[in-house]
Amino acid sequence: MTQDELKKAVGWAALKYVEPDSIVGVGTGSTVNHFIDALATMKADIEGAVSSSEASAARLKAAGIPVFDLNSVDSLSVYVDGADEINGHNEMIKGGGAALTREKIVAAVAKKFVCIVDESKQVDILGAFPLPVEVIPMARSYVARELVKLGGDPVYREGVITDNGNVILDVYNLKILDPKTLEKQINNIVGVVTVGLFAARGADTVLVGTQSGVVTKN
Ligand SMILES: O=C[C@H](O)[C@H](O)[C@H](O)COP(=O)(O)O
Repeated sequence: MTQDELKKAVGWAALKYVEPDSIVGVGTGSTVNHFIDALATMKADIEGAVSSSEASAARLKAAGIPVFDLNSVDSLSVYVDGADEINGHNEMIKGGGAALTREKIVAAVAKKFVCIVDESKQVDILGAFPLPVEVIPMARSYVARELVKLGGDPVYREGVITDNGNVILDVYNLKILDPKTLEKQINNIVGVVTVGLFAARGADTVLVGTQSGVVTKN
């Protein structure tokens, strides 16, 4: 199977976590796009969705699924999203598509976070994928200097403005042995909006697309 076929398999497998009559938290990316396609087949059975990006909101609406503002929703039973890397503790690097802040917010509201990945995303130690950090534009150089002090090599993602009007620094050459501590350290830098380390709130369930089928990890 190709990588995209593995993504499709987990996107469709995630449907079983969708509760009838609920509002579903929906992430961002090429894997989630398959989930949205799958969700469209049961749109009559759900109330709608809350989206973590303008891109996913547009795809949901095009599929005929109502999209709600998170502020109008008290709780979400499930949030389904992909990841750029995931370790054996269900901690993740996310934000390759620059949607990390809204993703972290929607994930925080949801009772259950179901992460859907193809097997290439699994790692022992996070950090080979450059860690995205969303930053207030005027703080970019300052935050970059602070990230160097933490041992990383930040690179400005040129030409990218997030849905929140901010910029992204991608931090290279980190070997993240203690994700929870690094998440706190980076979040504490003034000017950082969100770091794409999802460790304090990791995934509750991971669906991994492998050549021998979808593997579920809790
Ligand atoms: O900002 C983007 C998100 O964190 C995505 O979930 C992540 O980049 C994975 O995307 P994909 O499913 O396209 O590999």
